[in-house]
Amino acid sequence: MENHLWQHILQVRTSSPLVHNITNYVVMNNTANALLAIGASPIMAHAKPEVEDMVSISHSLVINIGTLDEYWHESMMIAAKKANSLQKPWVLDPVGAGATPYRDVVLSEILSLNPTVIRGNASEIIALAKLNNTVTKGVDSTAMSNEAIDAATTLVKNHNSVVCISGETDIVIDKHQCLFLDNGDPLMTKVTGLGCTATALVGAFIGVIENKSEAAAAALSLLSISGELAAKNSSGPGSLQLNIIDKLYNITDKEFNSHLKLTK
Ligand SMILES: Nc1ncnc2c1ncn2[C@@H]1O[C@H](COP(=O)(O)OP(=O)(O)O)[C@@H](O)[C@H]1O
Ligand SMILES: Cc1ncsc1CCOP(=O)(O)O
Ligand SMILES: [Mg+2]
Repeated sequence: MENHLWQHILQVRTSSPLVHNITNYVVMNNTANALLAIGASPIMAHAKPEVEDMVSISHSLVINIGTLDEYWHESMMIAAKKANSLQKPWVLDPVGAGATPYRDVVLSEILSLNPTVIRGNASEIIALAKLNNTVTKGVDSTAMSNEAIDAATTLVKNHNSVVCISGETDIVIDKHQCLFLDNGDPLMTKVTGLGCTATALVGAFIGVIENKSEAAAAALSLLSISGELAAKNSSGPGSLQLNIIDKLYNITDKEFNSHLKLTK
């Protein structure tokens, strides 16, 4: 598995997947830059008359409900249905799940389309599975990743999805196994949109890699190791945001493999 992850990173660099993003206003620029840095090709598009055509020419679709409204909700449904009809992979980022009833109503509709991958922080994954009454604090997590494992397992079973719980430890769960990735840096929580970046990178990897759990693990470990290395040269969140993009772009085989902390 460890050896495969770097191969997957090279695969994304060489095949440059086109990733269609319906994502939030806060992160459009960061996530487009992160996708470019890893060698993928981003396109942000949410107009109803074009989303089906955009899905048709893309390798994968990212749906992120961060700055949701009624129009975007419809665009997301049209795009996800088209992706399913073409058997194209797509990833859901349930930003702020549990924060308002509106988000939950929309999320239950999107979830019914069975995303290939779901990536959220622990509070969002717990809210999504509706396993308890945990209140999500806006877009930030109030729970640890391992507290969301039962919720994630429920989502895996009910939606046939790979589920990623991000946080201090990133966890990737599918029907057969649970992978734990222990990279990253606490300063990453002070940069907005790094969870969304994780989701966008997962979108790129599932577009070209058949094994969706390995694709998700490669994407998350690439971001968390890049964040860990970038933090060493950053004096605060502002420089970290820039340094992460540079490290996503220039990380080497040696840097990746010597820092990877993966357990099953
Ligand atoms: N406490 C932490 N320590 C180290 N890395 C972290 C920590 N919290 C988040 N990260 C890193 O930031 C990435 C974004 O995750 P997270 O902050 O959970 O997403 P979100 O912004 O959606 O809440 C994670 O995949 C992980 O690499
Ligand atoms: C602050 C904020 N508000 C709506 S979307 C968004 C960005 C959330 O990004 P992330 O979940 O990656 O921290
Ligand atoms: Mg998030």
